[in-house]
Amino acid sequence: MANEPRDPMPLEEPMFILGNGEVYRNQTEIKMSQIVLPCHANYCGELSAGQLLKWMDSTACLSAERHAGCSCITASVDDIHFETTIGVGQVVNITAKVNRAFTSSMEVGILVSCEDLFSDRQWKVCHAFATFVARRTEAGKVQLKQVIPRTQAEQMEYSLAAERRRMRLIHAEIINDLLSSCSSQTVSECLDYQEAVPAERTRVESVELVLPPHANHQVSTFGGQIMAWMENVATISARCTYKKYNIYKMYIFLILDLFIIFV
Ligand SMILES: CC(=O)SCCNC(=O)CCNC(=O)[C@H](O)C(C)(C)COP(=O)(O)OP(=O)(O)OC[C@H]1O[C@@H](n2cnc3c(N)ncnc32)[C@H](O)[C@@H]1OP(=O)(O)O
Repeated sequence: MANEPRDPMPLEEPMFILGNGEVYRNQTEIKMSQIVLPCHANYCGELSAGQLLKWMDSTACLSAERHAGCSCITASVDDIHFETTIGVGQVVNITAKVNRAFTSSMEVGILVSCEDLFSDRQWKVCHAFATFVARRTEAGKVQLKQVIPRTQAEQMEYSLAAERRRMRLIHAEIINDLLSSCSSQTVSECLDYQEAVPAERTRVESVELVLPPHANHQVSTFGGQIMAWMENVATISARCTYKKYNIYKMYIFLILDLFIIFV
């Protein structure tokens, strides 16, 4: 089953004791725990990815701001692979810390685990990397203070962060190159698939009005909210490829209905 723990973790994290005997705690580390309520779940009764992305973004933003000492914004989030689902009543634990600061940007590592309070088990859900940028001031671009890695794990993340940054900055160029060089699949190739669904039928559009509940402490739409909207639309689009199309039309209708109530 998808929500069975495949990667059990100890509940207590080891304390870091440095070579000189000093007990060390990373100052940029932020931990957030949430119990999953029905209002956080999707139609399957599992935590919706959009809600989880919102929590991850908020936790990572606090970590970035603690390091930067000023207001920060989400620039990007790398690929995320969700390894297990999270059910209603389970606890989501999110830990974020700054792996490395560059000039005005920094990489924040985010670890999500799930905890079953009644069985004392905890397992990994995903590990993600987000880039946050310190907002420009009137004086111009902010120069962040550097991160000093103290433990072996931090040193490893510090080194990898530079490589990941290089990869994410060339990612957009690679995608553009691919788009300009690839030839489109011919219609006859697509017709080989049985029960193919016209691409147009999977097209879903959503119009969202930005309201105060969608804003963060900087009074701007926070990245997690945008990711949640994207995930919602993508879920509906993906489900449109299913045969039971009528059920999903009802789902879309419900969402439009909600939108009208918000307005
Ligand atoms: C759309 C939304 O409302 S989402 C909600 C929250 N997020 C936002 O509002 C972010 C909107 N985006 C922006 O404001 C801008 O695109 C920014 C600030 C992210 C980047 O602006 P730019 O004009 O490219 O600024 P600039 O070239 O100075 O880059 C700033 C830093 O961001 C980094 N950066 C820019 N784009 C990316 C990216 N896609 N991924 C990772 N890092 C990035 C740059 O490498 C640079 O890092 P450095 O200062 O450490 O060298």
